[in-house]
Order: sequence, then structure tokens, then C-alpha cells
Amino acid sequence: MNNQPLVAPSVLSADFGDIAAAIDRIEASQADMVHLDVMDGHFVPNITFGPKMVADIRKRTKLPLDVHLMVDNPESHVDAFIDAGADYITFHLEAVTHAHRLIQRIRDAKVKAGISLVPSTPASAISELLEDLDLVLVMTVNPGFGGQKLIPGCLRKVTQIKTMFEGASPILLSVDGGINRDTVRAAVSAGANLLVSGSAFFRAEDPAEEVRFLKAALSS
Ligand SMILES: O=C(CO)[C@@H](O)[C@H](O)COP(=O)(O)O
Ligand SMILES: [Fe+2]
Repeated sequence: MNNQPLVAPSVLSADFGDIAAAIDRIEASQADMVHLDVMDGHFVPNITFGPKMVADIRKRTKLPLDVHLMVDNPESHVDAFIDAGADYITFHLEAVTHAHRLIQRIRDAKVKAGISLVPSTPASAISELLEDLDLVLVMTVNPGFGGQKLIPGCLRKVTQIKTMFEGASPILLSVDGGINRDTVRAAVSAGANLLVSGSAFFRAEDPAEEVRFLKAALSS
């Protein structure tokens, strides 16, 4: 159904020793995108991987690659992720001064541009960027780790952002953190149309059934 949300499993919860198997699992599940969490140990306390991993994953799948940069100075890194084959590059508003300039750089490279907000950043922080974005990623946990519990108050922000974009070009409105069978209905009701799922997806016995469940959140 057209109004079903998209699902993007996050590789953060996969076994990094067997990334190929993780990508195969995502492909077999009929998910829509692959979510790739890049962490630098500065913007967030954790460290994950860089552009080489993205380029290697690019060779294994035609699914869109949704790169979530949780790094300081994303301006210094976006070119490498563009070259690696990212389809979407999302950076944190809190990590930049010139967000508009960075969005234009990403879009000039024919890559879709996204902005992410940590839980303490209000929706109004992106009010001057409505015409410029392809995706807004609302963090529903504090960024840095998988397997955390969704912070319910963050869903208010999803609804506020959805309202702000009425009349502007349609965007992907992504929720990231703590999305699972217990929280998905509230997230989609709030207005999310892209669901990032890390631990719930990789823990599921049947990943295809997990994706079906998440997509059907509002019709069940
Ligand atoms: O960006 C992040 C964490 O900072 C996420 O993309 C996590 O990978 C989500 O994991 P779960 O909360 O679904 O386990
Ligand atoms: Fe993420």
C-alpha cells in the first residue's frame, strides 16, 4: 500500500564480522533501504565505520544507502561518502554552522540531503530549511548506541515537523531509535514515513515478517 512507511534496517546492530550476511538479510526481508550509522567518537561517544565500509556495501546491494553521519565537522567528510555511493546523506544540525551550504553541496552532487535532530533540539531549528531538504531524521533516542528505549516526547516533534512541511515538497520523515513492535504504531501515527530499525530487525527470527509488521503498523 502506498501510504505504508518505508523501513530501513540499521547495520549498527549487525555482526560487523559478517557484514555481507547482514546485507543479504536486509535484502531478503524486502526492506526499502540500508541505514548506515557513521560515528566518530566525538559527536557521539561511540565509533563505527567510515566511507570504505559504505563503498564495500555499495558493491553488494542496489538498495538505497541511507547514511546517518553522527560526526563533528560533517563538511570534512561528505565528499568521501558521496564518492562511496551514498543515496542519502543525513548530518546533524547540531554539528554545523552552515547547514544550508552543506545541504546544497550534497544536492549539487545529486545525492539526497537530510538533517537530523537530537532529542533536545526543537523542530523550529529547521524552519528556514523547508525548501531544501529531502529527509528529516528525528532521533528518538540520544544518538550513539543501538538497543535504547524510545523517548516518547520526541514523537511530538515528528508531528510538528510533519505540520511544518505541509505545503512544501514531500520529504522522508524518519524516526531513529527504539523503533519496534511496541512503539511503531505511535511513531507512524505521529507522522513518520521512514522507520529505522536496528536491534528489533537484527534480533527478529523472521526479518521479512518484522518488516511486514512495521509497515502494517496502522492497518493492523
Ligand atoms: O543512529 C542510531 C543510534 O545512534 C540508530 O540508527 C540505531 O542503529 C538504532 O538502533 P535501535 O534503536 O533500532 O536498536
Ligand atoms: Fe541512525
